[in-house]
Amino acid sequence: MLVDRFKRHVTYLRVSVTERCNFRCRYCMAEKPFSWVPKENLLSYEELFAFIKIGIDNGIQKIRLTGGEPTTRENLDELIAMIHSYAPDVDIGLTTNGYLLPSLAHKLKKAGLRRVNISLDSLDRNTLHYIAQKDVLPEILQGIEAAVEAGLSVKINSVILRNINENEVVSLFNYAQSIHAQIRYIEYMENSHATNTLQGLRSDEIIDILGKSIPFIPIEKELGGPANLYETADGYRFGTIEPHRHDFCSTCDRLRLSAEGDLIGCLYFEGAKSIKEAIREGNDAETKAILNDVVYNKPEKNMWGVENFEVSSRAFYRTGG
Ligand SMILES: Nc1nc2c(ncn2[C@@H]2O[C@H](COP(=O)(O)OP(=O)(O)OP(=O)(O)O)[C@@H](O)[C@H]2O)c(=O)[nH]1
Ligand SMILES: C[S@@+](CC[C@H](N)C(=O)[O-])C[C@H]1O[C@@H](n2cnc3c(N)ncnc32)[C@H](O)[C@@H]1O
Ligand code: SF4
Ligand code: SF4
Repeated sequence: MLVDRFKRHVTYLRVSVTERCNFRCRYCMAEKPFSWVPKENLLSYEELFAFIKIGIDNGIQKIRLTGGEPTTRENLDELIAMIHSYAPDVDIGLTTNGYLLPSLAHKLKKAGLRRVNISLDSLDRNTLHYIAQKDVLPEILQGIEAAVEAGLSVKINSVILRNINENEVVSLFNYAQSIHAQIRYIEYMENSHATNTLQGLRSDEIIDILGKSIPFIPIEKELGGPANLYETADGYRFGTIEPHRHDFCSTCDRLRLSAEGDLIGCLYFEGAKSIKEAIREGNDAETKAILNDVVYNKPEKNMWGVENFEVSSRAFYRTGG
């Protein structure tokens, strides 16, 4: 069992398989980094799997592959198949921008992927082009369709930005509901890699906008999950992810592994410890000791709160969001 000093149980591992991305979203990787991590510094799939096995043996029940853009790393289905055949009950998910899903969705499902969370910030081609700094709407919509057809459980993630896509809160809701996918509105998390003029909408503003045309009630949050959930009269569920509220952190159950082998206790903070050497030496006892140490010292909460607000310097594309 992995338990931190605040008695939170860590059961969810987010694995970033690459920091690279085919988009340049203004809230995440507004500009191409000065240099990418050289390929030899990345953990191979075998090395990532060696760590994941230790995680599973110590209580990890849910794994999410993310990035950068995870689908840009070749043969992602091989890593999924390795995890799935080792632990068929472990819930394997993917967070993706969806651009490459038209050709990959079936293969990933066949390998053992259950769930896919797809980022979609706008249904207006020009607005999305502005946010992602690439003309991507048709491919993302095809990617979502391919994921649904492949039988994957789909969620939509939308970051709502003032004066950019705030007029699309309702249309994104209607679209997600029409494909039976849960939409989660994510508050923009201020970080130094984003365009510095961006301002996010807070969840109470988003809920106000929705409430003007759609009746719904708050329902109980999933244990450990980041989203506050709501339900409409016809049973459609949607959520808001509100990192600016600290109660979100008090039930945090997650740990992050970067593509380079850094184990990260919290999305907000720079703190991390590398498991690369221990994994490359096949030293399971040392890997386990680093894992326990990072879990034990997991920060209590982020600093995006109202009273203690500071912009994070951690890059989402390196940490995996
Ligand atoms: N601050 C903070 N944000 C998080 C955390 N986990 C996820 N998020 C943000 O929530 C958004 C959605 O995350 P996803 O990658 O879809 O993962 P998830 O919400 O855990 O997915 P489910 O397994 O479907 O609940 C992303 O923008 C993440 O950056 C977290 O631990 N802390
Ligand atoms: C870093 S991305 C990696 C996976 C994939 N490339 C994608 O976009 O879904 C993971 C999630 O982080 C979210 N994200 C990135 N930067 C963010 C920020 N500054 N604030 C809030 N969410 C952010 C994205 O919208 C996405 O849902
Ligand atoms: S949010 Fe995802 S798609 Fe957008 S730049 Fe970051 S990693 Fe790439
Ligand atoms: S900000 Fe840090 S402590 Fe809070 S939920 Fe996210 S990872 Fe957990």
